[in-house]
Amino acid sequence: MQNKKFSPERQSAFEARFEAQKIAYGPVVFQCVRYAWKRGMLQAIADAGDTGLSSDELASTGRWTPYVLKVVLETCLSAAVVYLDDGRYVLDKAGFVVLTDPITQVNIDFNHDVCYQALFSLEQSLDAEKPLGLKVFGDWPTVYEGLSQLPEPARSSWFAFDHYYSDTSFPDILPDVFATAPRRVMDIGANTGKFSLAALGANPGIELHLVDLPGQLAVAGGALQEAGLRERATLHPTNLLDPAAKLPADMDVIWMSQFLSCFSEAAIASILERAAEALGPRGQVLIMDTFWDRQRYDIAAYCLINTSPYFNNLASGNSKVYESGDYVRLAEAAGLELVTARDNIGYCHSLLRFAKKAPKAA
Ligand SMILES: C[S@@+](CC[C@H](N)C(=O)[O-])C[C@H]1O[C@@H](n2cnc3c(N)ncnc32)[C@H](O)[C@@H]1O
Repeated sequence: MQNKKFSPERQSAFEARFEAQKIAYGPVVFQCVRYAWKRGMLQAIADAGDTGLSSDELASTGRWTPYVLKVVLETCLSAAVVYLDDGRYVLDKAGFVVLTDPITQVNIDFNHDVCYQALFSLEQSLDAEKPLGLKVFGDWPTVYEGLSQLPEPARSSWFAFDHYYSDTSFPDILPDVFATAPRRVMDIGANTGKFSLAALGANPGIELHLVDLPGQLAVAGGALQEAGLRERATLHPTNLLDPAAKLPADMDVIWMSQFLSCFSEAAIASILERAAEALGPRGQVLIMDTFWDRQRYDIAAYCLINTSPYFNNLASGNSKVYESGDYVRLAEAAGLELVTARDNIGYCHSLLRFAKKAPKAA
């Protein structure tokens, strides 16, 4: 059993009350800081450096009324995004991060454009274990059927969030993927084909089998065509939630990146069983995912844990960001054993390598 605590040592009751108010006002602070970023207030204040700008100076630009400046910047002040120095607003450190850090911006856009409105239904989604928040975008059983049709800006923010996390890890893991000199590689949950493109480009000796829902594979097929790599790839449109849907056999490497977190434990168990069946004699299953229990820094664990409500409310209703032990347990039940685990890949990925369990000697 693991121990984990996010509160600081010897936190006083008074400090805890302040933390509780930050929770109570979290949505308000989020919206105001986002407004200050998107509408250029933070940039204007940053441009003024340590001298900062008074409310009157900001209003004199004609971009914001004195009233709007007061409402928005006082909230930013309370959130340590700006500070007041002799009546002049100066950018504080958290404001600098909001203004310059791509991952913070990707997270804000994802939470606003994809999650925010839908989160109003979280209570019902949790009770039903169904993605009831998805109705704000369309009538799909899970977000994955609707991905290619999501309205903007939700679609762009969803893909930016998904790609930002995995893109930074793909170059780093290719040596792991090729470590056993595979010939037949299967990318399950291939999405827009980013991993498949990277693998095919880096290794002329492999063939790729892409598995995903039809809508996603159409996009991936186009990307492969454009890159001149289509002949070395086979597309397998498959809904893996159908337990009868088989996977193509005789694979040397089965690659799943940020894929199993889309499913319930029962579905993961079934997918891993089919993956184990699809392995060739010396084949391995490589799972790259974001496990909140394997993070070096609490900041990453915090972001990952707080992505799970999206999985409930919008993605599938019964999936989440898992602990690594959950996958290991389900893989073992599917006849696989953990060979290696490597952490600190990209922002927050770990790579779990599994092989088929050796048959017990008679
Ligand atoms: C979070 S994305 C990960 C994409 C990519 N592997 C990466 O690392 O960026 C999950 C992918 O799983 C696919 N997927 C979700 N449910 C599926 C299902 N029932 N059958 C097949 N693919 C599914 C989605 O379409 C999507 O492409």
